[in-house]
Amino acid sequence: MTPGIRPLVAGNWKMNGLRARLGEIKRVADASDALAPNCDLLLCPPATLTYVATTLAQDTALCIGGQDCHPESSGAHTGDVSAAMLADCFATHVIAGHSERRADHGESDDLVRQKAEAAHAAGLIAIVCVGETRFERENGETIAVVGRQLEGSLPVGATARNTVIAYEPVWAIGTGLTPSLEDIGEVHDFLRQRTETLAPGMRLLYGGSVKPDNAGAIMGVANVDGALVGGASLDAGGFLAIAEATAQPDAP
Ligand SMILES: O=C[C@H](O)COP(=O)(O)O
Repeated sequence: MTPGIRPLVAGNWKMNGLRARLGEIKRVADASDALAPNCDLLLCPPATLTYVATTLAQDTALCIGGQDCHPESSGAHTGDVSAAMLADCFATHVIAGHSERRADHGESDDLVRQKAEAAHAAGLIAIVCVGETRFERENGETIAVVGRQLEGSLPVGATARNTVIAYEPVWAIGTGLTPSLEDIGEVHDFLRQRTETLAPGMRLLYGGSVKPDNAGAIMGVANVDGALVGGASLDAGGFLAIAEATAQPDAP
């Protein structure tokens, strides 16, 4: 954790979640006010559930976000969703440049930057993802890769209020594997140095196999200001347990 920075626990449901799962969002929403003094909570369901999710979260401390957005606000882009559309559904955040988007859709750093800037234009907070592959880590390229992604993906005009960085090692996503606490700390120290002059106090999340049983240790690493949670966020109990492990009694 970083003194003076309010933690954020974000859940990314990815391409999971039918209406039958909406009860999990309701459970998190109902519990969110009790956690609100100590951390921010965000769930990013699939786009099909965004509007009903914001309805369930209305008048609670739970925020709802999108998982991706197109760089343009509208137009002939079949199947895409714009940041303006997410904002119209009362979403407050959107993820940009998740490694699954980068891999499945060939998203470049420049496109990720454009998406994050589109998020800002729509009044959304952008969560910009960076992270190395297993091959890159084994070749000692982690810091170089993360630095390059950050430089290319960070939106112009990024501030601590409108942008969050999520460090997600690709090899740790959905595998049950995590870097050592020292390795997480090394990357987060680097991200802090790189962002501090540009956007002091920017929140730096760790993502990749965060579970209730490892969240406390990971959140104890310096410069880790919260988590981007995939699989464990599908279940309200698991997500709330991670939030409990992240919450800081003296959060600003
Ligand atoms: O966006 C979330 C991350 O990709 C982490 O996913 P995971 O917690 O299932 O490893």
